[in-house]
Amino acid sequence: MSKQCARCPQKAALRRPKTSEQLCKSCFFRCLEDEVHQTISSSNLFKPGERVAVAASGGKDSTVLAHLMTLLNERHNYGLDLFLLSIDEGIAGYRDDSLETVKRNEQTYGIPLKVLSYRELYGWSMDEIVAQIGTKNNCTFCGVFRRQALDRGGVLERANKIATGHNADDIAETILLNMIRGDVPRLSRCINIVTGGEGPLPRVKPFKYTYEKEIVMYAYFKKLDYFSTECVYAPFAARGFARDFVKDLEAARPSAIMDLIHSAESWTISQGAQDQMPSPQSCQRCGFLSSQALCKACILLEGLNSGLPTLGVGRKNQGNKDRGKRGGGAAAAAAAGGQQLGGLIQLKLEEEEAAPPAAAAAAAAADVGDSAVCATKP
Ligand SMILES: Nc1ncnc2c1ncn2[C@@H]1O[C@H](COP(=O)(O)OP(=O)(O)OP(=O)(O)O)[C@@H](O)[C@H]1O
Repeated sequence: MSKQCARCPQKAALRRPKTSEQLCKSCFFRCLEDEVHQTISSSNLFKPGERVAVAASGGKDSTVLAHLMTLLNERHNYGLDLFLLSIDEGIAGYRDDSLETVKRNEQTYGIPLKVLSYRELYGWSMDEIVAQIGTKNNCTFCGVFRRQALDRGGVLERANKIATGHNADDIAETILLNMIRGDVPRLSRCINIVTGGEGPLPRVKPFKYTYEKEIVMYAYFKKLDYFSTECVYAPFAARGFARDFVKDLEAARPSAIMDLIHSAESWTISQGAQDQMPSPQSCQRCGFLSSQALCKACILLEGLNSGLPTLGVGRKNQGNKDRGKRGGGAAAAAAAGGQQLGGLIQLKLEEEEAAPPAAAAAAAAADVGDSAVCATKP
């Protein structure tokens, strides 16, 4: 005999992964919606009148985000001007199909959609980049370019904020990854619900406390139109082991995800570690947010355009690999086609070589989100 819903006289239809409560579908919907509203209001994520870009990939998280942002905006009179912002990375058999989903959602939710592609912004699609560099570091390119492409789209569309579908599982994974890597400066930052607050276009995560399993259940029971295929390059991403570990922890102890986040929120990070985070500045070339004179996107693009594709990928040694292959720093770059570029490359390599390891790691990572490890995580 099935149990009664813990909140109403209806029969329970599911057990909530986050709390183990037995609920009927309607009570589950309402719980999840109220929790996301609570996150938004208690963290003051939005102000009335703001124009908000909902970063929409067509996947489960951002589809539920588009649905809930529309619903909560109406239900609680947030007064937001919402639109969907999609980045077409140019991955055949993956993003082209998921963008079709976003286009249908544009109709469903009645909010406009803006699509920007890597090809139009950078002159390269991800498929072309992978053809050039292989599958080893492609997630770095994808993550760096996507991060900036979202900023570019937001600025073009005069948005005040970008909302992404990063969920509690994503944040728990990032906490673990930063611990495993001993990256204390980023550990202090990865739990923030708002990032980039110092720049013109802050990013917010309304799903910071929402479990991935519950997002999937919500999408499934609400019969939302979302795209569920993994990126064709995902098996090559280095984040997988942390993801599996979080899933194992959750299976043994469902509260593990929230416990990890709450623990990380209560840590006090030493001033010394915080000081290792470079101050944000504008890239001298493109003007977008950067931690150094040139942003990571401009450095990666220079590498691609000049035949030194691993320039700026990963940490200190990667640049040296290229330099070794080509016979050395500025001379190699000049040989690859540009005195100016040679100077920039040399500058970058010298900066990396001069920096102590932790500072170099922080500098390399600061303007790329978590993309040195994986594409799109917080
Ligand atoms: N191509 C894209 N265009 C716009 N936003 C994106 C794109 N890719 C990722 N995002 C944003 O970044 C968030 C995290 O992306 P990630 O690739 O980790 O996907 P995910 O966890 O599978 O999310 P989703 O289910 O929404 O694809 C997404 O929820 C979305 O808000």
